[in-house]
Amino acid sequence: MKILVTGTAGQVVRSLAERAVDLPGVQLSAIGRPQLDLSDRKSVIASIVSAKPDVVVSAAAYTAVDRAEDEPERAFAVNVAGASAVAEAAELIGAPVIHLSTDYVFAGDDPKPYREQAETGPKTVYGMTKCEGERAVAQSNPRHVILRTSWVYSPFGKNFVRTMLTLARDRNAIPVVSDQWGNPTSALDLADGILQIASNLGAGQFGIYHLAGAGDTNWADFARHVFAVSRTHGGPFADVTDVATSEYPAKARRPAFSRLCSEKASVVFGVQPRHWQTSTETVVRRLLAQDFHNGG
Ligand SMILES: NC(=O)C1=CN([C@@H]2O[C@H](COP(=O)(O)OP(=O)(O)OC[C@H]3O[C@@H](n4cnc5c(N)ncnc54)[C@H](O)[C@@H]3O)[C@@H](O)[C@H]2O)C=CC1
Repeated sequence: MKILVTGTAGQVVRSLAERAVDLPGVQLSAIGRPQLDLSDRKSVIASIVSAKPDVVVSAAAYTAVDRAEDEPERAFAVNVAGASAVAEAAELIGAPVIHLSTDYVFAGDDPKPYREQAETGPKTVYGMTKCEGERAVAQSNPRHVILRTSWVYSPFGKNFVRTMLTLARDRNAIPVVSDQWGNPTSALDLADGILQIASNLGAGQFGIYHLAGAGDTNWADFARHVFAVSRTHGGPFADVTDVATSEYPAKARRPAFSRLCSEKASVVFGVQPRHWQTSTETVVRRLLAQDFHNGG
C-alpha cells in the first residue's frame, strides 16, 4: 500500500514516517513545499496525481493558532481551499483521504468529552478554518476519514512538552494554565492509529472520527507530569504554578474543554490510544536523549 502524506516537517508526518518504516507492505512518502503548496491548488493536484498513492493522509495545515487571528485569508486559503484540493486530488485517482482536524472546531464550553456528532462552533479563526476545511474535504471526496485530534506532542518540532523542558533549563518555577482541559495526544500514537485506519479502510467506514490520547488533564498537570518524568531521568524540571486563562492573555481564545471521545474509532477500527501519561514518558525520554532545546 502506497501512502502519501502532505507536509514534510510537521509532528504528525515525521511520526508517520518513523512508524511506517517497519510495517510490511507499507510504502510511505511525504511531499510538501515547494512541490506541494496548499495555497497553490495546481501544485497540490499535480503532485498527488503524479504520485498515485493508494491512500492520502492530509496532515499539512496552517497551525499557527494565534497568528491566524491576524492573517485569516492565509489561514483559510491553506486550511480550506488547500485541504479541499488534497481531497479532490485523491478523488481524481480513486484514493481515500484521511484528513487531520482538531478539537478547535468545538466551542469548548462543554465539559463532557465531545463525540463526533456534537455541534461545532469554533471560536477562533484557526478553528473556523479547520471546521470549514472539514466540510470542504467531505464535499470534495466522499471517501474521507476526518480525524479530529488534540494537544499533539512528539519528539519532533515545536510542542508543549519540548517547550516545558526548554523553559525548565533556566527557570525554577513556571506558570501554566490549569483551567483548560483536554486529551494530550502523542503524534507517535496518532501515527499508529492513522496507519491502522489506512490499512483497514473500507466502504461504510468513511466519516468523522475522534482520535486522542486516553485520559484527560489540564495544561498545568500535564507540565507537572512532564517534569516528574524528566526529573526521574536526570532531565530539567521546575515547579508549576497554576494560572487561570484570564491571567494569561493570548490572541486566540483557547477552549476551556477540549475533551474528545475516541470510542467510535476504537469500535470501528480497533484503534486504542495509549494513556497520555504513558506516552508522555516515551516522548520526554526521547527528547532528553536528543538536543531538545534546539527545536528538533
Ligand atoms: N499540533 C496540534 O496540537 C494539533 C494539530 N492538529 C492538526 O493535525 C495536523 C498535523 O499537525 P502537526 O503535525 O502538529 O502540525 P505542524 O505545525 O507540526 O506541521 C504542519 C505542517 O504543515 C506544513 N504546511 C504549512 N503550510 C503549508 C502549505 N501552504 N503547503 C504545504 N505544507 C504546509 C508545514 O510545513 C508543516 O510541515 C494539522 O492538520 C493540524 O491542524 C489537530 C489538533 C491538535
